[in-house]
Amino acid sequence: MSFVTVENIFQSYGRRPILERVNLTVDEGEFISIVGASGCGKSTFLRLLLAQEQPSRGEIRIADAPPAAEPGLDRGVVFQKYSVFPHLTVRDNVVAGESFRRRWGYFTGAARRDAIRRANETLARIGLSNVADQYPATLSGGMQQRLAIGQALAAKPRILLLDEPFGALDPGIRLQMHGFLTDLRAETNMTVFMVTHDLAEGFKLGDRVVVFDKPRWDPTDPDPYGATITYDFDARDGGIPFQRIQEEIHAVHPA
Ligand SMILES: Nc1ncnc2c1ncn2[C@@H]1O[C@H](COP(=O)(O)OP(=O)(O)OP(=O)(O)O)[C@@H](O)[C@H]1O
Repeated sequence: MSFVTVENIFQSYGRRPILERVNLTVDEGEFISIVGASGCGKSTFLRLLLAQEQPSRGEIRIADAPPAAEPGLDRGVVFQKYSVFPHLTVRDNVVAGESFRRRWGYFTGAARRDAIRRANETLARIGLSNVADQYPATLSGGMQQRLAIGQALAAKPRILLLDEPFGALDPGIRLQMHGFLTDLRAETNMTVFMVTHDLAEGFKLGDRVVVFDKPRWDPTDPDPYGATITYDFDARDGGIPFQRIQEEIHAVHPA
């Protein structure tokens, strides 16, 4: 049974359809890269996975249950703009990453000491132990983004959602981050969804690359149709063993 099931999702804002007939099944541990034209609904799709929004139609199931609407321990998220807290030290940012996802909000006493120990482990894993007591503003862009990922990982999520996480980094740092993410995946069985504008990055890191696009297009009004998954590439084995056009997407379905 698949770990994440997306079944016939439609999402509209007002009368404007953004996504339509989105279907996807993902096994636990798979890395899904998401590419597509600007504004076609990739971030919207991530917000649906986070349950920050409810779909207009259709259903998402994670481990055979609807995703919880409140921030949970099962999903971590990292955006392009560093989502770290500037007034907290690097270590406290990681502690906060775990504590803010819990209902009671923050740790005290022994729970805090345990959280600090776990934060130190996370910092070692992301290579930031030596700057644990510094504030984020003193770190480079790559280090800040590593911290943002460490913060998201602090709660040991089963799913990591990355929205153009490396978009603001220069090419050298980006390469380092690719190595970092690849190592992390080797250590955990996280399922990852990563939105990227860089196709090469998508194929390099992803097991699968899914493409969001509008299969139907009205030149007189570009907005009446939403985007869907038009391609689902298998990127494993260092190449593209197959590319499967999802024929059913192009078939006319009753509304
Ligand atoms: N809350 C909202 N209310 C109304 N429209 C929205 C809302 N959120 C997103 N949109 C619109 O939905 C469309 C899809 O936005 P989204 O950010 O998901 O696209 P995207 O593919 O991630 O774009 P980009 O690649 O540029 O980040 C955009 O036209 C955006 O303006």
